[in-house]
Amino acid sequence: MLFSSCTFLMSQQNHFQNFFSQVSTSLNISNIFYGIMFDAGSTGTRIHIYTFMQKSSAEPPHLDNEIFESVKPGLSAYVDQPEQGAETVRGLLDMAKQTIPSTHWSSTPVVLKATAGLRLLPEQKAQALLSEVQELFEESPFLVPDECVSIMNGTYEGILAWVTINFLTGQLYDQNQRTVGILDLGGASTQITFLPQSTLKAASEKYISPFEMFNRSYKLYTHSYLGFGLKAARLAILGALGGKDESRMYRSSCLPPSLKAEWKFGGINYKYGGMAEEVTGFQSCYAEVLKVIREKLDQPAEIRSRTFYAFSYYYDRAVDTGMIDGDQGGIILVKDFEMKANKVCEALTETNTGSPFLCMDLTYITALLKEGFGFYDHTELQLKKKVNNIETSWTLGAAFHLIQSLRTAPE
Ligand SMILES: Nc1ncnc2c1ncn2[C@@H]1O[C@H](COP(=O)(O)OP(=O)(O)O)[C@@H](O)[C@H]1O
Ligand SMILES: [Ca+2]
Repeated sequence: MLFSSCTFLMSQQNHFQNFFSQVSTSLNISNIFYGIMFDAGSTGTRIHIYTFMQKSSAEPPHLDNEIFESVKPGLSAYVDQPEQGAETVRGLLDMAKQTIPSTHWSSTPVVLKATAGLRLLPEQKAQALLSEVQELFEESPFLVPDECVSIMNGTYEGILAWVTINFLTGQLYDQNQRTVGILDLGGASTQITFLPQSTLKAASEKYISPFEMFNRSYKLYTHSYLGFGLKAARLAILGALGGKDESRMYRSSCLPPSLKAEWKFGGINYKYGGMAEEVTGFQSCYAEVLKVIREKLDQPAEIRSRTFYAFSYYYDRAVDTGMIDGDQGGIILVKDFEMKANKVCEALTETNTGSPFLCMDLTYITALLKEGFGFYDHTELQLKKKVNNIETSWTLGAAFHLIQSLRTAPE
């Protein structure tokens, strides 16, 4: 298997195996168990408390319920105050204590995986944050798998999100599998993952990852781009990525001409503003955005004819601009993002309401989809935040993967 799953202390491992064998052999009690998965994202920390039911050891666990809560900002904002960062996690963990019956605490694993925000921090600072969280988990009454407070790599992130969506849409169990691809646009990184049906060109082959889930093997195409999340892209477009000069003013034609403001990301304060009215608008903004995207991304041809689910900032910006309903989600075409970007950017000089970054964000999303990944104007995207009332996050895939690795762990 590609991934080294969480390694467990022997006593914990045995404890868990006992727990699972109890689960699968007792017929009369309701076979409920729980899993706590933290998503330490670049813009916020989220807890997902999953309730599973296991009817027999031969069947995959059934997902019964999810409880979800989040806090902002993310752990990376506490780069120089790791204890304070861990306090935000404590608040969420207390919620798990209120939700999960105390009889199940010691058999409920708690895991935190950090994504691009921590990937971008200096290693020592990221480790200091993770150590504080690890300490907090060890003091808690929950089962703490060894090495389960970690920075997840981007490959894992894409694959686990793919597992979540294809589980929730019923594709992982279907005999005639017609899996869907995923597009996740986070604050600091972005992922594209799908199951190829045709041979990929040599340049794309290196992004193939073998993966096993629920007794099936897959060879997924998955590629994570660090620094191409929406907020990191803002900095790249402004020419401020990696910049530490807090006195400098960064300008872009994607921003309202009269704008002068400050924005904090990853613990650094950036000053930013617009340009002269004559150079403001969609065309010049698109040209600026292309500089950070062109020839930077792999373009597997097959994606143009496949179904993709898009979430995170694809979803949020589509909701912000009325393209889809905030609860229901919806289906849009790639060109709908372009039309909306055009409209918002052309109105920059007239109005200054809402987010000053809206024109830049929509233009970036358009360019990323078209010039970055190579989607057609008419490619359809399914925008979903929840499927069957469950968050479309990589965390569910991670919880399944954890359960699977616990069951197959050697005695
Ligand atoms: N549970 C969730 N379900 C759906 N979208 C989420 C969830 N958690 C975060 N998001 C979205 O993720 C985006 C932020 O990405 P984030 O996870 O903070 O960054 P990164 O993945 O780059 O570390 C936002 O659009 C936010 O709405
Ligand atoms: Ca994320």
